[in-house]
Amino acid sequence: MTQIPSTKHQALSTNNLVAGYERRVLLRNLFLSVPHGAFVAIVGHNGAGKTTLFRVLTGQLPYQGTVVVAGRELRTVRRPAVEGLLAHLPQRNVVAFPIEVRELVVMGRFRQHRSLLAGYTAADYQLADQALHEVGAAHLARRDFTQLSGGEQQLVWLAQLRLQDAALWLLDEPTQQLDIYYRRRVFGLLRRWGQELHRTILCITHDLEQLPELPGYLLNLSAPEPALQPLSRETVDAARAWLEDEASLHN
Ligand SMILES: Nc1ncnc2c1ncn2[C@@H]1O[C@H](COP(=O)(O)OP(=O)(O)OP(=O)(O)O)[C@@H](O)[C@H]1O
Repeated sequence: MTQIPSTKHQALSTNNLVAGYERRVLLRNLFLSVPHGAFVAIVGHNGAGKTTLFRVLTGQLPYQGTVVVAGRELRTVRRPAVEGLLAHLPQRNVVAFPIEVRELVVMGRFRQHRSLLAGYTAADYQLADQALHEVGAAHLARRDFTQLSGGEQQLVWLAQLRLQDAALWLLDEPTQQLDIYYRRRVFGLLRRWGQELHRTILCITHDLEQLPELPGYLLNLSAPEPALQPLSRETVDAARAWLEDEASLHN
């Protein structure tokens, strides 16, 4: 019988995780042990399987091996986000109807209101305004979300995430469309929110230049045997050198 290591003190652990698509395995025997409150930057080439890992964690893709989130094997959880195990900010998130920014942000409180038909309170809206202020998007509060630029929309989604109470946050390239000022600001916020709100944060990113200053871990999914490494100038530079080398593309 396979021994599964104790996962009590981990926000997330994977044991021999294998996942992918028909005829294409992308995650091979992945062993991860992410402590509570850690920040993990996930890097790798296009198509390396970063989003695929998030599909596994959000219950959208079957897998082999073990995945434990907050002490629960994910296979036994039907909808991890709805049950509050995690919050997920996907790479693309389309809203098909006009909606005021503030109304979209306040929905981050949905889990606290699932049983209440009464809707959100003044205190909820106050939190929404505060979150918009924190991401530097207070001026967008009354705008129609669907008319915002890609970068503005990304800031609004971050404000919504700020209100979610899940202990594990998954962010898929949250700064992809942001300018250089907001990129820096958002990584600073993730650091602060992680510490102040005790969140464990997994963040897929191609913004390697933002990472050396952050405390946490680096996971390079393009490496031959991906594993958590402490974030530092050295580890980020090594990952960059690896990713810039054409030979690593065919790894
Ligand atoms: N439903 C699917 N069926 C078959 N292949 C798929 C499916 N979804 C994704 N893939 C392929 O799996 C590979 C990994 O995709 P994934 O989205 O995980 O990459 P990624 O590391 O997040 O890349 P990027 O940095 O470009 O976002 C890609 O080559 C993609 O074409």
